[in-house]
Amino acid sequence: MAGWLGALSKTRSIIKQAFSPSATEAGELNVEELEEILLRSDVSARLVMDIVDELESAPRKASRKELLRGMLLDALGEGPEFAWPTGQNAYVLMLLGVNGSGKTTTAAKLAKKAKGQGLKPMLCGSDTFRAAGSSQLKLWSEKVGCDFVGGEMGSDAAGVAFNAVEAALAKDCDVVLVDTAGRMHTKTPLMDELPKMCRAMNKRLEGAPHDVWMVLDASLGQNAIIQAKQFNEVVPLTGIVVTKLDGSSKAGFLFSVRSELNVPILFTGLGEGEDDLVPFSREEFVDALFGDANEE
Ligand SMILES: Nc1nc2c(ncn2[C@@H]2O[C@H](COP(=O)(O)OP(=O)(O)OP(=O)(O)O)[C@@H](O)[C@H]2O)c(=O)[nH]1
Repeated sequence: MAGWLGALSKTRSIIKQAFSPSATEAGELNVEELEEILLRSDVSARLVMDIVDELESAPRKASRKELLRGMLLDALGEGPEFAWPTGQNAYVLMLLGVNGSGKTTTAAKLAKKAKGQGLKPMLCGSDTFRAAGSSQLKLWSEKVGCDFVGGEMGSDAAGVAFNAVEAALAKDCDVVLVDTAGRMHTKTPLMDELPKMCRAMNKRLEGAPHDVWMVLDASLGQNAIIQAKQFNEVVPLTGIVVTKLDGSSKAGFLFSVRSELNVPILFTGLGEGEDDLVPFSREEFVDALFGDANEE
């Protein structure tokens, strides 16, 4: 399984330059150089400006590295930590996002986690646009060893979601993970399908879906936030999963997710393997990016 350090190696290789001997003055960060490096790793311009202002106005004795760490942790915001809700009929979690962001893989990884905690998960494949829309998820359900409900191509995705909730209640499933078809945030008819799906699930089980998480592809950097904003307007998001952190050189955009969306990052995908989904930890993230980078 890829760890934080390995997964962040691309962004880290950019940030490491901020700690190189040429970029440091008496072991401290050179603000001008840092500014450029943060922008290159896709930290938002607004946050970079705030960081630069704070570092430049800090008392001479203050450690710039410590100040930087504190500001980045603040930008990420605290918690909450995710725990599977129990004591309700079935906890329904819907995953959405643009094409290929990693929804299906994330749904499967989450099902495995739920099962590992002694819960009975169900995977619901509601991609009825493509011929084999939910076949990948069905394969995953066999691998994980959990129930599956899918829909035929051309059928109503809201109906599939309704059926999944109904089947989950009949089979006493604890968790229903609803994988949705990938859609571009700009395609209105497809986006309109999402609230319809929510209404259908809520009709069968009041309160469902209990959570709606957007799966963001880290390689898109700041563009992922633009997409998330549009999804958030159509269906209020309650959490973010960032996939493909391994391989992205733009992990700096994570620092503006909270301020731009006010939605917490809950999990991060650090690889393609079924266990490569880890709860997001702001300390681990910041330390993997900046910690000891000058000592390598
Ligand atoms: N490296 C890496 N690859 C990932 C990660 N998560 C998903 N992938 C890969 O990304 C590709 C797309 O993943 P899917 O889960 O099929 O994406 P999707 O959002 O369901 O795709 P559509 O249903 O077509 O919209 C697959 O090859 C996955 O193995 C991750 O965290 N890291």
